[in-house]
Amino acid sequence: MSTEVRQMFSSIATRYDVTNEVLSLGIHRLWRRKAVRLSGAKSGDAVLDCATGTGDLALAFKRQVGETGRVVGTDFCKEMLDSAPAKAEREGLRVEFQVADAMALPFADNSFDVASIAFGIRNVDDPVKCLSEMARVVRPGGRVVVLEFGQPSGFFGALFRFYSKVVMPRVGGLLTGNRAAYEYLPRTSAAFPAGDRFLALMEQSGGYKEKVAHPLTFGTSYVYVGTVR
Ligand SMILES: C[S@@+](CC[C@H](N)C(=O)[O-])C[C@H]1O[C@@H](n2cnc3c(N)ncnc32)[C@H](O)[C@@H]1O
Repeated sequence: MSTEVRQMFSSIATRYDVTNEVLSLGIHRLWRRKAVRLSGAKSGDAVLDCATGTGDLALAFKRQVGETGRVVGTDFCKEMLDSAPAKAEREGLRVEFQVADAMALPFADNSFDVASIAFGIRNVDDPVKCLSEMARVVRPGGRVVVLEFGQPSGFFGALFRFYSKVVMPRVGGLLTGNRAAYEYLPRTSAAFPAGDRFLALMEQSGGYKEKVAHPLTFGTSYVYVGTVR
């Protein structure tokens, strides 16, 4: 499974940012800012962004923690990471990027104040293992922040399902040449535990003493915040 996921992201890597911008209508920027705010990260903190892809959330954290803070972005797909250092440099931000699997993080226990993962946990083979790894590398009392799609209900939910199942694959396919990747997105989002069911996964991982789910944009996405034991 993970080999196919890596190959899929590798095939869309160079078009990922523009497609993200178009398909989310720019809203992903607001969601990332909210995730950073809810993480409680402050100036001088050390932050790990797992499955960072092209690095947008890592850059948002770097703006928050400032010169004295340390931000590391990791991903298991080298092609997704390729554009990240140049993006950081354009903004004059110093962020470290390295290849790593979110289920086996190459960092010692308690190395970070905050760890995050945006639209990545749905793609890992074992989300509970990933949640316990993220808790392991964060100090007790630090936070783990997960940004992931939800399953909105009611009229907005119907609209969102139409958009994600009909519009996204067509537009994503046109922009990247890989329609299957943008069919994978709504399929996996619809099946992935959201809200309280995601908090249950956090509980199962054993790493968190407090867990809160914050719905965004009518439940289209969630920011989950866990305080590490
Ligand atoms: C939808 S992209 C999200 C990228 C970025 N976090 C963002 O918000 O734009 C999902 C990313 O998860 C990465 N990924 C999936 N499984 C992973 C794993 N087990 N370890 C590390 N990265 C993984 C993929 O390579 C891809 O870059």
